[in-house]
Amino acid sequence: MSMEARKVHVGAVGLSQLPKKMKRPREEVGSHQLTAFQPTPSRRQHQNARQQLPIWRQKTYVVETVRRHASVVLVGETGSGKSTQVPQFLLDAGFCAGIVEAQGSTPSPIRARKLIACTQPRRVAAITVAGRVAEEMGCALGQAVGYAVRFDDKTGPRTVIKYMTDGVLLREAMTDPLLTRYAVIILDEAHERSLQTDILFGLIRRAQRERKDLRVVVMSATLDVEVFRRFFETGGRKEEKALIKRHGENGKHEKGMLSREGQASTVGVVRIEGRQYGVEVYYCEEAQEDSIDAACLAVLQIHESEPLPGDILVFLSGQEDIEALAELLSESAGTDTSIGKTGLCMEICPLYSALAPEEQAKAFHPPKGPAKSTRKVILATNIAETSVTINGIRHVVDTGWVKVRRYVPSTGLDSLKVTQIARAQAQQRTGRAGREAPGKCYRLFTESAFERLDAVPQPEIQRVNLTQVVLQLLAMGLDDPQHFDYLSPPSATALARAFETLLALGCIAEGGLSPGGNVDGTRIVIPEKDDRQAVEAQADQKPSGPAKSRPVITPHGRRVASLPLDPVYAHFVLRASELGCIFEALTAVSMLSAENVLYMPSPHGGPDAAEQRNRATTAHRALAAYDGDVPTLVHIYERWVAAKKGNRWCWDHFVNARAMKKADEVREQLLLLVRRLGLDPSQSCGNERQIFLRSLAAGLFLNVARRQPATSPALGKYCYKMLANGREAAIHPSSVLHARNPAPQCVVFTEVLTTSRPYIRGVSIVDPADLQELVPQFFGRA
Ligand SMILES: Nc1ncnc2c1ncn2[C@@H]1O[C@H](COP(=O)(O)OP(=O)(O)OP(=O)(O)O)[C@@H](O)[C@H]1O
Repeated sequence: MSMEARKVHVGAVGLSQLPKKMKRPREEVGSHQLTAFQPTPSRRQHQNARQQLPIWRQKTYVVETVRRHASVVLVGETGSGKSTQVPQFLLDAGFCAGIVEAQGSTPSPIRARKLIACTQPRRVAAITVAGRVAEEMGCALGQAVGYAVRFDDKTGPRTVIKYMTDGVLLREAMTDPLLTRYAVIILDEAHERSLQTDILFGLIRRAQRERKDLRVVVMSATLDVEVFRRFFETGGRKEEKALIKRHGENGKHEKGMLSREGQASTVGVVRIEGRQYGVEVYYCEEAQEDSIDAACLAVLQIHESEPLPGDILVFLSGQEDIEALAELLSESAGTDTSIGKTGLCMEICPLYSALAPEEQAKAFHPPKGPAKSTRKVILATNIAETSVTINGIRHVVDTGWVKVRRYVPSTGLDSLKVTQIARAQAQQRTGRAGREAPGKCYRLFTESAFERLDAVPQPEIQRVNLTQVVLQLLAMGLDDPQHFDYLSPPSATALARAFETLLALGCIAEGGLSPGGNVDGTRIVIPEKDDRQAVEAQADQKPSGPAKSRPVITPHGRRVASLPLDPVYAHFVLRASELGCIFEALTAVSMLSAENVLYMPSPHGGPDAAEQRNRATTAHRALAAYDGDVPTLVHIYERWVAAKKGNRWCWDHFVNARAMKKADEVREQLLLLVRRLGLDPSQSCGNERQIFLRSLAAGLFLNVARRQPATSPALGKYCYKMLANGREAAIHPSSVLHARNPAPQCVVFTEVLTTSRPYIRGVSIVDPADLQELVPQFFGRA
């Protein structure tokens, strides 16, 4: 639908139209009111606020349950205080040996022996909750309370409460499988069933077999207690059997968690009753055809009829929808003019993961305009769905959609698909209102549609690419990832694909098979579609997966696993090191990790928007490298460094300065890591760009595509056949190689995007002769 068609004229909309169409089935009323955007409260004020939280009344019970049980499942309403309070309760109760200096200013020899970890599936949550708890404890971030997310570690020697993404804890487990640094591990938002959290469940259960002191707390507002209770209880029984076997019936081992009498008590369950503030939930009476139109209407009506404080948080599926709604709202309401009865201004803040951290932070800050007359409208993806508290939010608008990554084993490709949320996610979204005062949630779907939603989201482990996780498990010494302690086992096909990829990259070796797995000795064998389906059906029937003998991690695999990158990119960096251009390869992967490097002004950015966009296009063209998108990224970085990393240069060239800074930080971290591998990160190919292209061929050979006449007119004259799966795609219009004449014969790509048709992005030219020479097991002459 065009933007014009979507335009909503305020005057044409009955102010009460949407609320009338919505019914309110439930109302829960709370009693406390805090003012939004008050200055940073004192510790005493924080202490008072903490005491109002429902979890406060059960502090002793929470602590005792954790003391008495190795594993605890804790369920409590959103906003009841789980994420912020449980780590503090456990710290106060002495779970970390040592004393904490709350102010964190005096240099002292005090050192806590062990830490309390609290994992979050998303970095935004880890960072913001850590900030809140540091405030509550009266210390600076990085002192007693810190956080660690990929490429950003704000912890110090005195940190005792560490908020972290589950991915970071999983990476730590690679070098310390017993997680010896931690006294307690809290797995928050367990209902999300992120890939990393699922693997952590199994690892922690294994670690508990060796470490009787290790406590795990699994938390959420919305989870199936029985599933987790059973999982951790079974772990206890298995563990007991193993210990009895090891020490004999009369062998000594501690009572309690391990004793046979203690079987039933290995898992404690805590239910936190009550919520702090009520949230009224409204549903639409009819299904909405266009969720963006509906969201626009809802926001405008709330804006016109509700007083401040009362910011709005809208949940959408992704960046495109956020941008579309932002434009629609500015067209419909104007963001800087007073409208409606309330006479308030509207300030729109997008919030999605590809946005630079500083941009994301704006959503959490007071509005730029006067607080008394400005309403913030935050347009967010599910990154704001769990654990996050945004000051001032009283209204949540939920479109009911989310974008999920799904790995399609038959194509070997990841695809992002917009799907309906689960009921648990809807509840989490609702919970973002009602954190400082009573709130309202407008669900842009019917109540019966809500009832038909899945109860919980499908575990990520059953829908994503497992290559990295399988390699991590192998690196930890778990030589049989097919029989790991999975809470929900992944499909045999997905595991088989992960092994194939690792074999192809030389990260694992398997008895009797050369690296390449699916190889006939000379080139990739691409099974015909029907054969592929047959192979997959067969693989899915075999619980043990396809491997005939156990795979063994190779020294190369260990090095790949030690870098916090997708194995394909880690492999690329290491191959580049062999070929003499690791310097450029590190730049390339860092730039790839920072999204939206090139800045394109919005078409709705004022009277000179068209001219600005033309200037940006010209500036971007001048930055393009002849050989493709990855060399272009390297070129941009080098120009930026030559310009002393100046913002002025970014401004002049329509480059996103924040994205550059982020890439630079990532690069710094990677430099340290490759040095630890004994590599020299300064080894550069200089002006010999052919060497860099050779490293791209050697590193990304699984992503090779060859030009051929298109079989479908929709793809144009030529298309590119992806060698890994035999599918056809076109070069994405954003690529510097799009419409290149003559079109390159052979390319590697970094991403496949399926919109109206399949596109390859991040495309670079490679020489088929290089592929034959550098990856002979796949591309050698027949
Ligand atoms: N950054 C913040 N600013 C203001 N208040 C906050 C902040 N973080 C937390 N709070 C307050 O603390 C309360 C408890 O937050 P907490 O994140 O611990 O709850 P929770 O039970 O973990 O919720 P959820 O299940 O939604 O993650 C919130 O309802 C809010 O009142």
